[in-house]
Amino acid sequence: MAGSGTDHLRPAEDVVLRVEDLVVEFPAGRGRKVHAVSGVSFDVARGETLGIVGESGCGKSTTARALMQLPRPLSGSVRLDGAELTALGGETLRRTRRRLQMIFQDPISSLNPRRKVRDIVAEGPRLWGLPAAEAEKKVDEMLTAVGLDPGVAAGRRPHEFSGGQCQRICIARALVLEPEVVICDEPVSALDVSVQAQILGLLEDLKERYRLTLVFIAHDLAVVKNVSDRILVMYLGKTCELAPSDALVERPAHPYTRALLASIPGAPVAGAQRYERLTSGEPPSAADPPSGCRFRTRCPRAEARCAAEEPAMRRVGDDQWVACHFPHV
Ligand SMILES: Nc1ncnc2c1ncn2[C@@H]1O[C@H](COP(=O)(O)OP(=O)(O)OP(=O)(O)O)[C@@H](O)[C@H]1O
Repeated sequence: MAGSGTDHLRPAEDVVLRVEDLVVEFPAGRGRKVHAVSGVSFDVARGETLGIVGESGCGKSTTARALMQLPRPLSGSVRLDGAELTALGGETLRRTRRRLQMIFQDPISSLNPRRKVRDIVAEGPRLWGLPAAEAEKKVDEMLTAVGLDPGVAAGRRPHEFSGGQCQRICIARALVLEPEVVICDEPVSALDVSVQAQILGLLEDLKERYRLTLVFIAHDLAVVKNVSDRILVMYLGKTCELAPSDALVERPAHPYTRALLASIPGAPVAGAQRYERLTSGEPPSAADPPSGCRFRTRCPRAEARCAAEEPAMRRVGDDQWVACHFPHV
């Protein structure tokens, strides 16, 4: 299958999160379905930041939610430290899922406007049975860690904060539960550019301090390349390319990766202006994806084989994998 196969997964020892052949579909009426995620596999090593990038609608958020089992994937495997999340239910799933936390795109709407910051951040620890005094202490510690003064911030409500400050509160709410893996779904896309850099810097600091593993999802490759150790490029529910960030940026092998690099404004990647851009504006519908390689209808290199046969992931460099019949190698 295009963009699938699992040869590119690494030995289990260092891997904290391992996702195999993940499939998520949604009903689309009249018996049709949206093929949102169609056989995606990746792993994330402890302490690593894996970036997931692709245009809007390529299945990034659905992948993120499927990791949390919200909703459960149609098929595939999601293992956290070896525990198969797709097989867990009830209390065991709840307990295991605590070790995976998410941060979302729109911090303001993801905070309850009626509650004070103290209660928002303390909610998780309280649900987990932490005595009130200890929960308070943890809240103060986390608010300080995200750069807010607990004495000032804890008693206020979300509307009294800027977007960047609200994202700091969301980060505190996620980290107070001491997760191993934090899934950041477009965490800075809704913020002003100057604030974006501050939040990215904060995530980097917190990652070191709390030894976190991050999955960092964004449509903007310029942002993803700066924070990720490796990057997974998605297109219409499939993986196109998976590589260390430097290799992906310096030697992109998939025509789609090259098109994404070419579209970064301000040309921050040397040579990327020369890469061919996409041949048409909109991706096809995920309810009716093209046969063979899903990217072929917009690909400058497509040939007859691309319609007939799905490309499997294959190695094109040290730890660089691509799902393309005609990669740039
Ligand atoms: N609940 C749903 N019901 C039906 N279709 C859905 C649902 N959620 C997502 N989809 C569809 O699944 C596909 C993948 O969407 P998803 O939101 O995961 O993409 P994305 O890459 O995260 O895009 P964005 O950045 O715009 O959120 C899209 O075609 C989307 O329309």
